[in-house]
This record gives sequence, C-alpha cells and structure tokens, in this order.
Amino acid sequence: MLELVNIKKSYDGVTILKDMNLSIEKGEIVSILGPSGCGKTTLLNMILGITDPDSGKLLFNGEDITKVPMEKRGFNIVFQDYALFPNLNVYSNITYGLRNKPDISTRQEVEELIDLLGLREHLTKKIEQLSGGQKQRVALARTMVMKPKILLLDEPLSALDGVIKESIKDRIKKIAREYQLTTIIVTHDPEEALTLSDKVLILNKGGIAQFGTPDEIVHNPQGDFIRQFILNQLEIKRRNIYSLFGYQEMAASQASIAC
Ligand SMILES: Nc1ncnc2c1ncn2[C@@H]1O[C@H](COP(=O)(O)OP(=O)(O)OP(=O)(O)O)[C@@H](O)[C@H]1O
Repeated sequence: MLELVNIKKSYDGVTILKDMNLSIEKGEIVSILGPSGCGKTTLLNMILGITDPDSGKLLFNGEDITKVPMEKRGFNIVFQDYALFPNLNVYSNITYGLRNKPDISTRQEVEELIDLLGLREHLTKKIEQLSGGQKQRVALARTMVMKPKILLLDEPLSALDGVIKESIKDRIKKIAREYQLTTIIVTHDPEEALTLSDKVLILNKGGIAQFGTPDEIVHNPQGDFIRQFILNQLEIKRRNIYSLFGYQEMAASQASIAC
C-alpha cells in the first residue's frame, strides 16, 4: 500500500498541494485528473522520488520512503514521449535495463510480456518503423521487465487515436491485474480516467476534490467542481454522439437527468 500523509508542496510561495492524505492499495489502478497546473505531475514526481515534498510523509507498505532516493524506491515511470532508444531495435529496447541486472526477469518472463503486449512480430524493427501505439507498448514492456513495485504513467494515451487507445487501455488493465501492480496514471481526460481506473483522484485548488471509484464519481459527485469539470465534459460528449446518430430525444432527456 502507498500512503501520502499530510503532504505539502509550494513553488515560489504558491501552494500547489496543501495537505494531502491518500491511500492507494496494492494492485489498484488510480488516475490523477484535474485542470492544467493543479499539481498532477508534481504529485507523480513526488511518488517517483524526483520531487521532494516540503513536509509530510510517503509510506510504502508501512515503510517511510520520503527520503529514499528514486533509484532505491523501485518505482518506474513511462513518460509521455516514450523515451525509447532510436538506434536499438524493439527487442534490445525492451531488454535494455536487464543488461546490468539480468536476474530481475527470466527469459520466459520477458517472452510472456512480449506476447501480452502483442510485440512478437515487431521485435527486430527499429523504433522509427513503429506506430505511436506500438511505441507505447514497447515503452510499457521495457518498464515492466524491470518489475517495478509501482508503475507510473504520464499521459499514456494522449498521443493515440481511438481504437489504439482502447487496446492500450486493455493492456494496461491486464498488466495491473496479472502482476497485481499498483498503477498510477496522470491524465487530462475524464473519460479515460473513469473507464481505465479502479479509482480516480481529482485535484483542484491544491486539494483533493474527490477520490473514489468511477461509479461514486459519476453517481455521487462531491460538489460543483466535479459536476462542472468532469461530468459536464462527459455529458457534452454523450449529447454529441446521440445527436450524431439521430437520437435527438435521448440526447435531450439524458442531458436533463445528468445536469
Ligand atoms: N520546478 C518548478 N518550479 C516552479 N514551479 C513549478 C515547478 N514545477 C511545477 N511548477 C508549478 O506548479 C504548478 C503545478 O504544476 P504541475 O506540472 O504539477 O501541474 P499539472 O497538473 O501536471 O499541469 P498540466 O496538466 O498542465 O501538465 C504549476 O503552476 C507549475 O507552474
């Protein structure tokens, strides 16, 4: 379990996170959602260990890791731009981290991940020959072979189109379930957060606006910010889709139920 206890962070006298308390269970997928500049990346970086809180504690399985440096925490991040090595092929990218730590994953475990992420047919390709979705899967595999204790994903789906997005979402869910891997995802997209995660953390004005399951957020939104920021965006999407397919009445009636 990962726990944040009274975490505070300011930059240049401006409070970014004012007093954050949060518990994330092992194996949970948690998305962090909120308006631009609300502190999502700051929080992710704090968990990763590259940003220090001003005060408060981070506990992992009961152990205080607040002062433990990033490389000793054993968490790992997949960045938005994938950060793959262009001069290496897919297989070498996936196994890169094992060069210095070959005992972390067995050959069989690497092979299983390659199949789970549907990368077998691409193993000898150069990175430049891959689509965005394929690069994302290579980045996930490369991180997963190192067996992170927590997987952090920074906007993992933002550069992908609809169909590929759904397939990567499924694979992220499969990995989290199969490996009981706690997965924390930063996103801007309420639909993505609510359809991908076990729980969604919504930040606003330095604090937690709501932390709950997608069902709780949709059916029991805590306050106007959640209604305006999250549900309204989804409602507009739903209305547009109903209108597009000619269900004008449904669009109008569903809209009035939700608002
Ligand atoms: N190293 C830093 N020094 C000073 N201010 C910073 C630093 N890092 C972040 N900030 C500020 O902290 C606030 C939160 O930034 P953060 O990147 O965490 O937000 P975010 O929610 O991830 O935003 P976005 O959705 O736009 O990526 C912003 O106002 C940002 O300008």
